[in-house]
Amino acid sequence: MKKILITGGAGFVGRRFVKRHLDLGNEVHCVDPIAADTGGIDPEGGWPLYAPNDYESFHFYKQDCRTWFREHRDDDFDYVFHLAAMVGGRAMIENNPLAVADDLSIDAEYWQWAKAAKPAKTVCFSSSAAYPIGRQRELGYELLSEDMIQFDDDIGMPDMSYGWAKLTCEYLALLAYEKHGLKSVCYRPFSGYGEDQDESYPFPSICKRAMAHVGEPTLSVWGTGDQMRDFIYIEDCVDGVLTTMDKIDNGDALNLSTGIYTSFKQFARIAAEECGYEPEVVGLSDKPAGVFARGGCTKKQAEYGFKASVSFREGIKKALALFAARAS
Ligand SMILES: Cc1cn([C@H]2C[C@H](O)[C@@H](COP(=O)(O)OP(=O)(O)O[C@H]3O[C@H](C)C(=O)[C@H](O)[C@H]3O)O2)c(=O)[nH]c1=O
Repeated sequence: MKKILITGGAGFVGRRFVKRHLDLGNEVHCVDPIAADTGGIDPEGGWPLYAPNDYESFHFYKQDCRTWFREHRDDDFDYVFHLAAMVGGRAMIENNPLAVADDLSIDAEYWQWAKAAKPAKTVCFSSSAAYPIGRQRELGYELLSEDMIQFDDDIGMPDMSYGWAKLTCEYLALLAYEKHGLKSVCYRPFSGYGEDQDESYPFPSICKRAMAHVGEPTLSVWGTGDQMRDFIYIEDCVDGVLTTMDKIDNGDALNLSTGIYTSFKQFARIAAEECGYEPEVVGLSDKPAGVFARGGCTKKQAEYGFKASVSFREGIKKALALFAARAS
């Protein structure tokens, strides 16, 4: 049995890791304040896909991880999955950048705690938002590869305060290894999605919109709808981490991506097709759209033995089926 700490464990990504570890028979310590707009859900009432309190080895601390770090000094964690972050989709990144900047403080306190508590391994969730936005523009975008961020060279402008914070966390991971021998690996997920994701994210909101407007002539998405993302199913992200996390110790980063660009217009069309109609997809230009094209190179993931397996259409079908079952 391994002893696991998951900060931000009640969020969309955290809930999936909690389940995997509980099913593996591990002891899971989950810390989450259930802050507004982060998608965190109190385990007390059960989580959308399971009830963590059904497992004896689940321990929940409803508090900010910074408070938890000050109160706990357990020095026997086998793994820490450091997921705690203030983030809730594009609207929050663009409209509340100073709240998002709290992530700088969360990560600084994490590494100070780690220096004292010495967990055997840290798995850090960075983000593809750490990549330079200059490589994601309409004129001249490219698949983003891990070596585009080199801390001994120019690194370019990341995506707002969220990208800055994630980039800084990666840098701290490198320093923690160099100066204190703390082992870690950083992941840069692209657009992770799943059926239990908070509706501030495009995946559930576009799927539900497609279901709600069956038969209508138009369906709307934010921005022009031509902007593109690399959608990766959340269970693929979890598999990608669990397959590769023991192969990197020095704080180096790995993408979690499929290498496939899908525009929001294409996404909405697939969702509508799966609901049995073919609307014209229109953009709502007053809504935030973010970068034009964010897709991740998969070469390094393949070298480390991982390839995402769920196609975006399959992921959409899974979500539509669950939403329909819940509605009936
Ligand atoms: C909620 C919603 C969004 N959208 C479109 C508008 C934007 O072009 C896009 C925003 O997606 P998201 O909120 O996932 O933001 P990104 O800029 O792609 O950044 C995301 O991916 C990085 C890697 C992170 O790490 C962030 O956590 C995550 O927010 O979805 C719609 O078209 N309709 C909708 O209802």
